Amino acid sequence: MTEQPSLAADAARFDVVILGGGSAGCVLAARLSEEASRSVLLVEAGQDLRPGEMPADIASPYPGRAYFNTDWTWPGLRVGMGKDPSNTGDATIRPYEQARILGGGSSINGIGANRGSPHDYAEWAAEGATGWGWADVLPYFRKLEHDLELGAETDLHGQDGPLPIQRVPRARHTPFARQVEAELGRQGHASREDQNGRWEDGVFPITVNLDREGRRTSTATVYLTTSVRARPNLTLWTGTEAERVLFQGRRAVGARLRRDGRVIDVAAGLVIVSNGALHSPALLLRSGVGPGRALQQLGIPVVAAREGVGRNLLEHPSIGVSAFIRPDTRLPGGEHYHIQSILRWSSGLEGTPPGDMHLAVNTRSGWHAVGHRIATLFNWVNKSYSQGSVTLASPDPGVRPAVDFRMLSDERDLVRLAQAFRLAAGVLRAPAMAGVVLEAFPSTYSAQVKKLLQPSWQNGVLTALAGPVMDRVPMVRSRILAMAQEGNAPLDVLCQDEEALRLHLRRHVGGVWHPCGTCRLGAADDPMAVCDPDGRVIGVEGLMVCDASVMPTIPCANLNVPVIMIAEKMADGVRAAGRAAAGGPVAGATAA
Ligand SMILES: Cc1cc2nc3c(=O)[nH]c(=O)nc-3n(C[C@H](O)[C@H](O)[C@H](O)COP(=O)(O)OP(=O)(O)OC[C@H]3O[C@@H](n4cnc5c(N)ncnc54)[C@H](O)[C@@H]3O)c2cc1C
Repeated sequence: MTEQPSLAADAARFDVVILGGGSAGCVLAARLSEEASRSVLLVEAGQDLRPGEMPADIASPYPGRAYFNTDWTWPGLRVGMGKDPSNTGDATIRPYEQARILGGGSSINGIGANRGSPHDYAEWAAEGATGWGWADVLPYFRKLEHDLELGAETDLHGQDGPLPIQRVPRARHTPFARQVEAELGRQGHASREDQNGRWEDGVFPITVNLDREGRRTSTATVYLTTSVRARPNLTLWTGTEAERVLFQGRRAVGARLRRDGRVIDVAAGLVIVSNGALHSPALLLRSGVGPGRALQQLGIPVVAAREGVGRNLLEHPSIGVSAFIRPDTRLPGGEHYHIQSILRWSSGLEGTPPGDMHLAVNTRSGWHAVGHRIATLFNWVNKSYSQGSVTLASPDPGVRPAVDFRMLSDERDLVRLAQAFRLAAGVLRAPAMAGVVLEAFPSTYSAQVKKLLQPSWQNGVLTALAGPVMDRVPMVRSRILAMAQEGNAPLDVLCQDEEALRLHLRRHVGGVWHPCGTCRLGAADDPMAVCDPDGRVIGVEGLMVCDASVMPTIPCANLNVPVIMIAEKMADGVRAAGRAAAGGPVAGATAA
């Protein structure tokens, strides 16, 4: 086994080095550099994203081009999803998008902005994340946002934070979205107004982080504003990859980076790992923090044996049911946000919390001319229990981690996803929907579909030719849909045959790009916890993790806003600890 590498003697020194400039990393950099006496380095592998200079596909309120643009995601990342056919065989391997650009997920994601339920955070506290109950996190949800509609209206909303939040008003909903809401109403689901209000079931206009001009907001632009970037104590290195954390004994003393093809070391008083839920555990493992035996097998010197690193990988298992819809019910051409409402509902399965299920009403299903003609009811299990893992395939930082979600390995997830599928299919096949739906079908992000969703002129031309023909000739339409959804059983069969549906779900289950849980918070004496409730890695000093990987359980939410909340709260913790070390007042929470 090789020795732990040591820090280069000429390494530049910073008080805090943040590895990963994603949703969390940018927030940390902005908040921690507010105190001029603290020098901060933010390291990001991807390219910069400057305020006022967003590429059109990122700024657009329609996010479907941003998340499939390979310039802004990690190349070569493939993951195991479900298992086919019995949950014991090999995993279905699929490409999986994770951001590689300043702002991380917030720069390319689907722009949905919600928080999860009070139950989620009570669960975190019960799992040993003391100080993360609903009353503890709500001030930070308020601090991070500027709710453009309800800022001062209730004590649930904020009006002074960097992230603008608004709802897609019903007045702008398409005929398809309106008909879906009407049908859900007939089936007993109430219409509600505020997805981030009191936790209750119903159909809500979706809440999004778009600014007043209808542009995406990323933590790279609303936290790292031009004036924040001008701070002399903040250094920003994009195009720079973190290879490992460097230790002296059990104290983290810096990081080894690859920048412009060269390896350089930086020294740090505190290292914060914010590489996201797949790359943060990989970085800890490469650095010698993780399951001892696995590290030894890879020849990595063990700094601290933490069994939980890379375990407890969580995601929201998803499945779509789509419809080729009539021309006059589609989203108008141009740049518009496409998910107009969401249904929150409760499965009622024993032991599951209220509002454990989510259905997004997507009024288009791709950036191109065929996607524009297809609407999707996109279902996911919002409180899921299946656990997967992230392990290292190699100690080489250039090799992607091995990721196996083991989706639906917990029977409760399978049962509820089947319930969700039937609900969505029931809506699209309801008699009242005949005026909007031309053809309903089970949909998946198959390899074929993902290939077509990559922004390119070839895909643009191909779909521009196919779309109008699909409108006019039903037989051609059905053939093209069947080809793209290769291997799916027809909707009729899936609705009638429980076994066929289960097989379909195991084969085609997807996620929502919400990986989390792989460096989870917990009590210091919990052998599977990776970080203590302050985010400090247990068993070493001078090292924190701050991103989606610290979540003990998955919240009933899209994860961007919860991640920003985590970063706001941990930044406050670091600042309070700094004041305490300097002999100042400890009580330092700045969230109002
Ligand atoms: C396609 C997509 C759609 C999504 N849709 C939504 C949505 O609609 N609403 C929502 O709330 N959430 C959504 N999410 C999820 C949400 O965006 C993420 O949960 C959130 O951004 C995670 O934040 P993070 O800080 O944990 O990680 P990230 O934001 O992924 O940040 C990690 C950063 O670290 C960098 N990095 C990784 N390894 C290294 C390294 N070795 N060296 C240097 N830098 C490194 C990465 O390049 C990245 O920028 C979506 C995510 C994706 C990918």
